[in-house]
Parts: sequence; structure tokens; C-alpha cells
Amino acid sequence: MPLVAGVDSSTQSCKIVVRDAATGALVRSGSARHPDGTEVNPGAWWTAFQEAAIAAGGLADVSALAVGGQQHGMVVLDSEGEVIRPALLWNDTRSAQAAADLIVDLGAAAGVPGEQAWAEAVGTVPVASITATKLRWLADAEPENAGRIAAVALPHDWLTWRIAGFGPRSQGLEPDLAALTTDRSDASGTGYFDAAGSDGAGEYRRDLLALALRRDVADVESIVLPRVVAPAESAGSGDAQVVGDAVGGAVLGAGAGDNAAAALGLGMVTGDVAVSIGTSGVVSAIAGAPTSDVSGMVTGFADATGAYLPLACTLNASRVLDAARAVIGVDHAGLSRLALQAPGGADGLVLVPYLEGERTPNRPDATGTVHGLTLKSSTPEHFARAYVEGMLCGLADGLDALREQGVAVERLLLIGGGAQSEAVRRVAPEVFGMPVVVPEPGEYVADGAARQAAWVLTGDENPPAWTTSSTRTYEAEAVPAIRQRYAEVRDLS
Ligand SMILES: Nc1ncnc2c1ncn2[C@@H]1O[C@H](COP(=O)(O)OP(=O)(O)O)[C@@H](O)[C@H]1O
Ligand SMILES: O=C(CO)[C@@H](O)[C@H](O)COP(=O)(O)O
Repeated sequence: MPLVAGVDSSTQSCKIVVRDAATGALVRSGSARHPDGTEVNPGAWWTAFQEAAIAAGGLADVSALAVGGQQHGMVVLDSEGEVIRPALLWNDTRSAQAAADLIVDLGAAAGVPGEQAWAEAVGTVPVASITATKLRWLADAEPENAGRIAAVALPHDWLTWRIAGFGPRSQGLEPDLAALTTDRSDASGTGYFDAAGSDGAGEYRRDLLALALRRDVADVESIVLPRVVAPAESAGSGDAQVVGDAVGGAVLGAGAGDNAAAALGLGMVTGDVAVSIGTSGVVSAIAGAPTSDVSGMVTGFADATGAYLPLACTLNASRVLDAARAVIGVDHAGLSRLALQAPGGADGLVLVPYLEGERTPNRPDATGTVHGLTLKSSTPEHFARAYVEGMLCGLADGLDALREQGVAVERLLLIGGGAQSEAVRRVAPEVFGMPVVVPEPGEYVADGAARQAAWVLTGDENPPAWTTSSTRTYEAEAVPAIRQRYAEVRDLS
């Protein structure tokens, strides 16, 4: 019975699950940390992948493997396969001005408001997270580096390429840029890929790549963009020489952006909405048709099966809880306990959680603020509660934005590292105003990648019907005052 591996190369770590291809049963798993920071040398992802593979008991017996990864990161390669500069990650906000400039530029060219022009072109109004804005930043701030670009890839594309045995010539590897692959879900987050184009298969918009790099279209024709591999198509095979016996010639799946992979791992269907509390806070849903939100709150990405994945993403999620732990001096369990000891609404204490600036809404220079502090609310319990509520209010705004785009919201699934917090699980229904379903703790991005790998093995029309994990539903009376108070102060700072 063949085994498959799924990889989640996420912001904070690399996680690998090995599952039975037929049933989806978990066989073993491993993980390794990524370095901190919003600018990372991709070599660190490769190192972490190898460490995670060893922690997972090796991958020599695995028949297929696919990589889910943090979206949007800009990996620029020269003609020798060298990474030109460290990758700028999705949560790096230095390209905020570039995003604003690109909106103006496309609007001027199209003769309509820039937000409309982008929403119509690729379903997404650029913010600093989007890859195209990072390329514009590179063209402006580091023109010499921009001039050396031979290929642009995303984190999961680059890692798949390395696993397939390609890499920089300086390391004795074959720098075959034409062997770079991606998938429609991750490509849809670049800002230069129209997921709905070419009858829904998606197509690159080289004119937008050229706009980002301040060049003519003819000048970017030679830049290699990864080949977009179809959902159940093979992207090649792992090269044993590169990773010893770690990958052993496994068939490679296309891989996916992490949120699309999570949807596949959860077995999401229309009406399901995932609320993921990782480094990013993500509210996403499967949709049969593309969205184009000119407000920019919802990005019109693609899923990993050929459908769409409208999504609202905040910069401030699990790390808000980490920050609260640091401020109060407690561990995860302690923070949860304290938060649940304070009343709903924390007696008017509100945290606006823009600790890293914010992306949804687009406020890259914002900071976090605390409002309504009184003698009564000056307790660790109230602060713990305010941090949990503030983080969830940011996600509830994203959920509203999805509803405004006509997305059906029938079931909320709470996942990601932060969903392990009992306080988050219990406060979430009060804030969202509906029950939340918590699947058993797991690596749903890596699971989705594993399911994709199994799908490549079968070659069937649909992914294998793996049993989904058991869930627990958290119900509570809605506490509308939490969001009302948050809305009053959200835009004050
Ligand atoms: N029990 C817990 N309660 C709250 N947060 C937690 C808990 N366990 C882990 N986390 C947080 O989850 C985050 C990692 O989640 P993860 O989904 O793996 O993130 P990413 O995919 O962005 O790397 C960390 O910020 C960590 O502090
Ligand atoms: O930017 C987005 C989605 O648009 C983020 O969701 C990244 O894909 C990073 O994910 P995590 O590592 O936080 O899970």
C-alpha cells in the first residue's frame, strides 16, 4: 500500500506528514523551524525540509510528495539558479508604497480607478503581500538585482524545484529554470496571474509582470515563470542524489498555496469557511466562480482543484496571542485560562491588533492600540481577553467581507496553531455570531499536499476520498457588543 508525503513550508516552520495513499491514515510526521524575519534566504527552507524529513523518519518509502507553502514570497533567481537576494515574504510590508503605485499605474493605463482595473484583471487589488508589489519594490530599490532576474518563483515552487534535484550551479546542481513548476492556486497570489483566464485554467499576465518591473512586455518575455501544473498532474520526480535517500524518486505533485492546500486537507465544500489562525489570519472559502472585490478586502485566489478560493488575510493572528503571552508572562494554557476568567467584552477594554501593520484592511503602517483602559480592566485577565477578542474581531471583519462578496457561510472551521487555544475556541462563536467547528489538531496544509500527492498517483478526476478528521463544535451566545466596541475604535489610530 503506497505512502505519500505532504509538506507545509509555512512561515514559521516546515511540517511533513506521511500518509497511506488509499485511506489517508497518518503513518508518521516531523517538523523543523524556519528562521524568524520577513526576509529569508530560501536555503533555510531547504535545510528545514531535510530536517523535517529526518524527523518524519525519512521519505525513502514514499511514492509521491507535494509541497504546500506560504504564499506570495518573492524568490528571484539568476540564470545560474542562484537566489539573487533573500526572499521577501508575504508579511514584509516594505512594498506598501509599490502597491499604491501599481494601483495608480494600472488605473491610468486602463482609464478606470486602479482598484477596479486590478480587480478585473486578476481578482485582487494589490497590497504589500502580493508578489508583484515586491517586484516593483525590487525594481525601484535594487535595480541591479532586478536586472539580473532570470526567473521568479514562489516558496513552494522553489522548494519543489530543489526536491526535484535542480538548484544553483555553484552547489553542483543543474540550474534548469524551465523545470520550475507551480500550480494555479499559488500563481493566483502573484498579481500577474489571472486564475479565471483561459477558460478557468488560468494564465499569466506578462503585461502586469512588465508593469511591476517597469519594463516593456517584450523585455520580460525571457523571464521564466514556473509552468502551471494541473491539479492531478505530476510536476516531475524527486531526485535521490540531492537528498540522499530522503525522497527516493517519488512522483512530485504540483503543490499549492498553503490556504488552498488546507482546503483540500479539510475536504472543504461550498458553504464551508476556514478560519486559520497561523502567523497569518485567514478566512477562506471554496467558490465556483471568481470574485473581484474592488475594496481589496477579499482577494480572488484559486483553490487546488480548479475552483476558486476567495480569501481575506490579516497579518495579525497567532502572534497576537504570542505577544499577549509575552506581555503577561504566561504560557499558552495560562493565557487561555486568564482570558476565560474575564467577562465577554473585557469590560470595554479593546485591543486593535495591528501589531505588524495590517493587510486587511490595508493599513501597512498601523500599530496596535489599546482602548478603554480603566482601573477595573487593568488586570491580566482583561488583557488576555482583549488580545483574544481583538485578534478574532480582525478575522470577523474578513468574514463579513467574504459575505459581501456573496460567499455562502454555512460552517466555520477553526484551524492553525492558534486554534489550539481553548479561549480562542470558546470566544470565537461569541465574536462570529455562529458556532465554530474545530477539527482535531493537525497539519491540514501538509495533509492537503499529501492528498494532492495521492491524487497524482491515482490520476482520477477527483482527489481520493480520505476520511475527514473528527470535529468538536463550540457554541455560545453571540456577544455583539464585542464587535460594536471594536468597530468604534478600530480606525482611530
Ligand atoms: N496552544 C496554543 N494556543 C495558542 N497558540 C498556539 C498554541 N500552540 C501553538 N500556537 C501558535 O501557533 C503558531 C504557529 O501556528 P502555525 O499554524 O503552525 O503557523 P504558520 O503556519 O504560520 O507557521 C505560533 O505562533 C504558536 O505560538
Ligand atoms: O499571505 C497569505 C495568504 O494570502 C498567508 O496565508 C501566507 O500564505 C502565510 O501563511 P501562514 O504561514 O501564516 O500559514
